[in-house]
Amino acid sequence: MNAVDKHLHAASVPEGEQRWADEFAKAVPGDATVHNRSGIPVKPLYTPSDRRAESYAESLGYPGQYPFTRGIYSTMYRGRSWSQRQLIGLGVPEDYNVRVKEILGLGASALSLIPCNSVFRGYDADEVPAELLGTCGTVVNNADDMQVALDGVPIDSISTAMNDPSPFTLLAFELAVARRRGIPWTRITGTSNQSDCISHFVANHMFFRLALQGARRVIVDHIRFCNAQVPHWNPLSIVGQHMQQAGATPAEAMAFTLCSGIQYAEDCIAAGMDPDQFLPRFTFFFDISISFFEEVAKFRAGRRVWARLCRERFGAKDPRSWRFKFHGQTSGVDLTRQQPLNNIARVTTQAMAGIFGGLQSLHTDAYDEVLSTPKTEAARIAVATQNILREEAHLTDVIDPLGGSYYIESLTDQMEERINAIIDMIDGAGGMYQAVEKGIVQQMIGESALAFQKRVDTGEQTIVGVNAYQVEEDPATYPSLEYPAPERMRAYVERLGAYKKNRSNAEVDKAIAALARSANDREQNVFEHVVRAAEAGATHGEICGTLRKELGFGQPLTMV
Ligand SMILES: C[C@H](C(=O)O)C(=O)SCCNC(=O)CCNC(=O)[C@H](O)C(C)(C)COP(=O)(O)OP(=O)(O)OC[C@H]1O[C@@H](n2cnc3c(N)ncnc32)[C@H](O)[C@@H]1OP(=O)(O)O
Repeated sequence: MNAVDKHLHAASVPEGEQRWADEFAKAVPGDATVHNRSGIPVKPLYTPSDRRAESYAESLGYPGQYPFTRGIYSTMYRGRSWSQRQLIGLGVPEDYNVRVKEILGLGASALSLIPCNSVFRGYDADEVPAELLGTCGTVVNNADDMQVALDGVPIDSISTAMNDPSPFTLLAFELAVARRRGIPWTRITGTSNQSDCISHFVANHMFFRLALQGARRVIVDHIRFCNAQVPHWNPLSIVGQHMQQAGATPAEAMAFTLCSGIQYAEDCIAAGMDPDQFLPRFTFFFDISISFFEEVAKFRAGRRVWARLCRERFGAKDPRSWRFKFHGQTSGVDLTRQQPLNNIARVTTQAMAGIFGGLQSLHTDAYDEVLSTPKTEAARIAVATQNILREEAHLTDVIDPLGGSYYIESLTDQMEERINAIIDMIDGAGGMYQAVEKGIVQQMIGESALAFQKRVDTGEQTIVGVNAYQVEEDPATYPSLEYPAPERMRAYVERLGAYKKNRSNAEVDKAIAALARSANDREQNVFEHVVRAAEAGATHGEICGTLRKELGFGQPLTMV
């Protein structure tokens, strides 16, 4: 059946529609059905007959009202813009501090900190080869470093997202800084980015810090601690970005992410926690690809599915628990090394999809991000893109402006069906931990990645500058940030050595011993001891090393 026949599949077709279909078929005789990245057939026209037979209130409703398809707040961007949250991470803490102030000066309204790869792996700077330091994030190893990184940044009024998997030492350092500055922890807002340990084992490959089941224990303690002591902090950011960048289709990425959300919620419930306490602080983070309409539908469907899960499956009663809050990052894998300035157009399209999808926080990639840590000018354009979309193009004047489009609503319904089918499948496999340990999720992502690559290789999917519209270019002219000066890194490592010598090592030893004991005692909260160790002066490597010993070292999941 071709696209037009499918369109007319409905039992009774209005006369005008039949006439259109005939004219279309005559004018475009070979019209092959096209499919979006999620495999959903895309027809040339959508009409009222494409909507599911559900009432408006049941499936769409109003912004700020269940099931939140049209947005989680009644005012959405008319009440408050999304957070302009650019990822920043380079060099030593002093370099980070300069860049963060620049970005805030340009209009960013929130910040995030990307640590150096050595930090991601759970080591201190003096444990890894010096040439690896500071090239893809900031070296932050203790509370003193965090104090320098955040110098002059009002952490009691600006939200800070720390890219930091379990055991969340960067938040612990930030809390130590807050105490030094006399800021109550109840005023600290932000998010533990990358706290979703499942996503690391599936796709992000930042699993080195702790074994999966060890990380599973710590995340529940982390959520409990933050809910009680840092109540405006989001301890969980459930990540679809890694899976989609690894090749999952948008529908799969949304579905798997929600499955991880289900798993974390069920672990918290099993630990005796109240859904109405922890769910309002569950948050999500997604990739936004250039497949514009599909992305808009993905977010609208995800919002609806999550609201229903929270109310019906977890039994949450407070409407704040049903809200699907998410950060979006324009997809790096859609960007190309070739003709790098074209990436500005790609990022703009992706950002529009995220905004029309109703996101709460947005990172727009710099056009040179595909080549290196962004240069200052590229970072400025990325921030300006958000300002232009909001204030020049007025994308935010109307809430959910694509709502009611026959196409968008039909696509949202179909996305929802696909997402629910995958959730059923993962439930059948015993939940997300088991599905990942069996390799089911990775297998599906691998197959989707291969299918997409085939579309690119055959030219079915155009990538401008890569498989079409190429031009002669000299790669030597591509922009690239210089490596951090080796002497700066050497000075940093020396400073770290002096820090380790001069602090109160007796206090550190005591705190580290208590941390180790907490890991073996289910009655204690491991994250509370991470915070105590950070305040006592322990370093990132020491905290991670202790827990690695007690809870196991993260290993790749091998599939049979
Ligand atoms: C690539 C790289 C890698 O792989 O390494 C990465 O992962 S990068 C990883 C990148 N990931 C991230 O950066 C994740 C960032 N995530 C977040 O910032 C969060 O999880 C977020 C998505 C919920 C956004 O948090 P946020 O603080 O910026 O914004 P919120 O949406 O929570 O809004 C702040 C406060 O304003 C309120 N608020 C907002 N808008 C409205 C409105 N229209 N009406 C009424 N209230 C509103 C919210 O309820 C909230 O208050 P209240 O709090 O009282 O409810």
